[in-house]
Amino acid sequence: MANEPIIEADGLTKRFTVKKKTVEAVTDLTFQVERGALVAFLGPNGAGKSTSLRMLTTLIPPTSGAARVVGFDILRDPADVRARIGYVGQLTSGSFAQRTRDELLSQGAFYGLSRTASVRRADELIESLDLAPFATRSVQQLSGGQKRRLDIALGLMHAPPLLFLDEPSTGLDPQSRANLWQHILDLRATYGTTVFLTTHYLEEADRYAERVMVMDKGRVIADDTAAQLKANLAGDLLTFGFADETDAAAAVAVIQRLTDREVRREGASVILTAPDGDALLPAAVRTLDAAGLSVRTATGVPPTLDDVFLALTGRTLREAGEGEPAEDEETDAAASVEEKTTTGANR
Ligand SMILES: Nc1ncnc2c1ncn2[C@@H]1O[C@H](COP(=O)(O)OP(=O)(O)OP(=O)(O)O)[C@@H](O)[C@H]1O
Repeated sequence: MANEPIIEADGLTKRFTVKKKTVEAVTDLTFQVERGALVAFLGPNGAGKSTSLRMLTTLIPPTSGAARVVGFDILRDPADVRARIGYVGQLTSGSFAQRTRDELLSQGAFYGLSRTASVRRADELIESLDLAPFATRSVQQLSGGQKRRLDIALGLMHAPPLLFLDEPSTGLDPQSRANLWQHILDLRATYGTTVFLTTHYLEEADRYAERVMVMDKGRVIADDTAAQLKANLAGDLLTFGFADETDAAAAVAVIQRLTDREVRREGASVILTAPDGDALLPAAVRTLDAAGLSVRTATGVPPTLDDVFLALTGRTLREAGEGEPAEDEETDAAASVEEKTTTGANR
């Protein structure tokens, strides 16, 4: 059991019916997550990230497919799954009138913790998530970043081995985002919690996640470490500058002999992307020099995950998100009601 993946999804698919039209939000989602991992689900608006999370957390049933989460089947044993996971959705605790610490104690009671256990856990989380200065303040008075930290504390009151976070840092300023991430990393180091989160912030997925699953139009289109994704799918952008277009045209032929990537000229510059840019850049400069072509400038820019997304889909993440329709209405009323109830109680 200990070596069993903490998440095993097998062909999860979710379709919604909106105004008699079918929207396939998630198609054939199949993956596993090992215990202790930090996985980011990255994709533009409408890619299907939240829907995937909502299925894995038993908030909505899949149209087809299956999944085991913390050893339990999401359809057959939803209560067992819920008892062992923390879920922090996109809604924040912002409107609660209770004080921060009392909010945590209520959550403890909701999970069936004894008063003593609740107090101990609440104080522990207040400490780890840096909430002590606001513990007796009403939740409404907290800043966006403080509320988000409280949300995470609420999701961790019952010490779940697995925490799902849906866009934890959206809407926060860069400093609060960095601070929140530090807390997520610290929690993981302290409690060994497996963290599975969604984000559309490329830099966050790149910097903090050990594994990045890229989602687009309901499908996972890449799944690896950020470094591997960038090396395999994008590559460094190399640019060489010359005195004039004639030199640049001659340089294209020289550089092309060093790589099987496409080398192209733009004005007096030569441009290419290559996975081994660090080695290719000086080698190309030496070869060009030996060929009597004087290089005026040479730059290498490492790729971003946006370059990966572009290489995979032909669109940048920003463009992909902009194409999304506005809010759709769900016609699956039962699923909708179920989610509201659970999220309301679970916060
Ligand atoms: N309850 C629903 N009823 C109808 N359609 C829905 C519902 N929830 C999601 N969808 C549709 O399913 C698709 C995937 O949505 P989802 O919210 O999972 O994407 P996302 O990647 O989480 O986006 P975001 O980053 O904006 O949260 C979208 O086309 C969305 O409009």
